[in-house]
Amino acid sequence: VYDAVARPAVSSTLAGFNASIIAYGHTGAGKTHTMEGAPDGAQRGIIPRAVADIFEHRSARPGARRFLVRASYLQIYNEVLSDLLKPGRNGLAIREDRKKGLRAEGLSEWVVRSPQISSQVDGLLRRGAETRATAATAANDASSRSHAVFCLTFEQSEASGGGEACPRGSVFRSSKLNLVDLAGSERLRVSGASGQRLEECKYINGSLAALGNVVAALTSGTARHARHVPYRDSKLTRLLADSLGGNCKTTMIACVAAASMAETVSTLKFASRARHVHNSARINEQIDQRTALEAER
Ligand SMILES: Nc1ncnc2c1ncn2[C@@H]1O[C@H](COP(=O)(O)OP(=O)(O)OP(=O)(O)O)[C@@H](O)[C@H]1O
Repeated sequence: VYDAVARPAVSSTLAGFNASIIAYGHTGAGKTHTMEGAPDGAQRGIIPRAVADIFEHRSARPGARRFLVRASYLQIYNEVLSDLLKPGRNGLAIREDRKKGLRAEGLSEWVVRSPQISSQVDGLLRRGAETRATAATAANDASSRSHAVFCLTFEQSEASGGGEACPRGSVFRSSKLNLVDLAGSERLRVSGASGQRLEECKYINGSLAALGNVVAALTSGTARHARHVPYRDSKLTRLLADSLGGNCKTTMIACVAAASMAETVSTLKFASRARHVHNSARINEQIDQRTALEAER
């Protein structure tokens, strides 16, 4: 799975595109297993593999002048955004930044450096997992009750070759890679959830329905300028608006478990619809700009 879908997304991010990988599927189908997996060995998930790939790429390109990677990790639980790496930092607002796109205001960002990268990211994932809302449900002993977004942002600069289109100087690229582990949909009639689990379930199903409506609007056949896309109907779709129909190369991984026929059919229907969403990704690049990165020198 990593080689087929995640490696190309990582390469795109390093070339200056924004990319997202979103794990979708019903509860217990294997989304967290796909994104995080076990810390070591063959069962490692997409996040640790992506991080290892990024720093391998970096060491293979010694010409690059600057290469800065920051990690952040948030969850959306019952429509409240929280920083998974700063427990207690809850209720973050989503803001649109002209340069950085959509982001959660006040979310902590952690610089990750090559030599200790694997242990650093494992540490961040562990810390996030301890804070993330999980609970035992009928379908999964450790069910994620929130949507989680692990985000790596990149700032790179290197010397440009010169010429009319690209004058001699520095080329600065900024990009981000969103690694999204959605909470799983659950049929209330089947799961028999009650109390807090029922409340969570309503929020999860509500935000996944909003995601479905956004995908439906984007694939409705109506001309792009004439259609209304209901991004604002949930925090999830608002935060991921760039990934859904915007400046981003997005991959959705549909997770299914053979034991649940109706859920599998519903996930595959959603996935085949989502395949028709068209994004318009571009390299985020500036030439000879002074940046925070340069100021750090
Ligand atoms: N491909 C797989 N190989 C081995 N074990 C798996 C695989 N996929 C899932 N599992 C196991 O199945 C269980 C449920 O998987 P996981 O927690 O990843 O589901 P999920 O889709 O994230 O569920 P939820 O939406 O409830 O959080 C876990 O114990 C996980 O380790």
